[in-house]
Amino acid sequence: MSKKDYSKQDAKHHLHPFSDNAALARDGVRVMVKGKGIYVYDDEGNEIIDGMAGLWCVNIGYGRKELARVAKKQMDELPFYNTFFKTTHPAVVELSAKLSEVAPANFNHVFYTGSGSESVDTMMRMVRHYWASLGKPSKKIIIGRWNGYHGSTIGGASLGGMKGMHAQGDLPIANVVHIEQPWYYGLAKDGESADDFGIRAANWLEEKINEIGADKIAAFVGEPIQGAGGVIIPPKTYWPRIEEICRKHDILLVADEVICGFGRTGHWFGHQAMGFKPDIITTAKGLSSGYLPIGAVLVSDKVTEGLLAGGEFNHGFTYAGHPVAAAVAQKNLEILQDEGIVDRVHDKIGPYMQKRWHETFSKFKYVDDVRCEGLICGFTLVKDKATRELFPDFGTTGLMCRDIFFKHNLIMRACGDHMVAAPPLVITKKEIDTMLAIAAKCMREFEEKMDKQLAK
Ligand SMILES: Cc1ncc(COP(=O)(O)O)c(CNc2cccc(C(=O)O)c2)c1O
Repeated sequence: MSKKDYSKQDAKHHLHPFSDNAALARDGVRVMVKGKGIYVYDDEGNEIIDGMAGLWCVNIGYGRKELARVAKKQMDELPFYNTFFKTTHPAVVELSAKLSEVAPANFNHVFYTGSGSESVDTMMRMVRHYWASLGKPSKKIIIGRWNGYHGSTIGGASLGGMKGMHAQGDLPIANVVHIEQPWYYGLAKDGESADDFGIRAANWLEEKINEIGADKIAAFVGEPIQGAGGVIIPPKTYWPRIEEICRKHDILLVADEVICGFGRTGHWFGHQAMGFKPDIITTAKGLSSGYLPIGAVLVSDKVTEGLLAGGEFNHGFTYAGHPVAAAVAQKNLEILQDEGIVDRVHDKIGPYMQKRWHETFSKFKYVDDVRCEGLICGFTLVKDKATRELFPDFGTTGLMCRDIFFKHNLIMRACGDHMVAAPPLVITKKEIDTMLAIAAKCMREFEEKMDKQLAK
């Protein structure tokens, strides 16, 4: 098939995720063929800045041959074996030790999956099994947040707070409930400080607990920073208060670090940036930098003790701890460590991005709530900054803006009317300047287009 045909042939047999596939067949797709550093290249030779690191996952950047080499070596030796029936293999033993090394001190056990959704579903079953093992089987309700994202399996999609997903497939499942998200810009009262809002938003959890009864609740689950919900960075008072509430009511606290994990926030884990200590950490994405699918549930010593007391945990996946994926993840973590990538984000590149991100976007009239934490960044498209009036049909404006960026070969993501970026952690200061110069040009084009649209 010639290179030009891929775009045409794609629609004949390929159904894309989170897509209107009829529209996609009409509009066509761009064919990505290569990656290097922060760049991806399409089959027309365009060099594209991947401001989203794929899907928030290519933390070490594209084209790292070391990962391909370890994948081939492992593939040649043992391309697959399972860990179900009293067997293991060197790659998963090594990775488990490495994860225990980079995780907080009280996290020394790992349960493997093939994706973030599978990590979340594993956690959902795990927390219920944990409480049953402790003789409290009624503690099975799991609390998430509206606009949170926890994957696309029936469990993960239920726990997530995306109402459009709930509408497809009769979700959420039983015993999953939600509280409002800690979106200061959109939900604060007039004149309310960020710190006061953070406490008030966290107290929504205690109100829900008091409504349901702590004796029925297994866990509270949240992304340290909501990613797909639009980079919602809570006030610094939020998470410490959430942890205080969970401890007071004996409810497990779960950090969904599928996006925030492995350096994204300038810390190994996002909960360290947000100032709380979870009982379970769900991960995927940056664990392998997306080079191969793998997820992992990091389990604290407290929860491990409960699980071990509970006999057989009747749960697991064929590819749990897959040898090639484990070997690639191991090399990925070694690169993050050996090249000091996480510390570099914290000490140098994160502060630089923070400065340049604000300089670039704050000046535009339809942009507000410009925000960054490490290398997860966002801003909100607003119709009127003075009144914080949003555009109608939340999301339509974001898509228009995103398409302007993509046309100029810069990939950023529209989450509703939030524009977000999460570039590979290896981005340089010069590349940040290049990226933001293109972004500024795109925003000028967006502003002109919006002026005309509003003038009609
Ligand atoms: C916090 C969180 N938890 C779980 C998942 C599910 O992971 P898997 O996709 O590997 O099953 C995610 C995934 N997050 C995700 C996945 C795909 C697209 C986008 C987007 O923002 O466009 C975000 C996530 O961000």
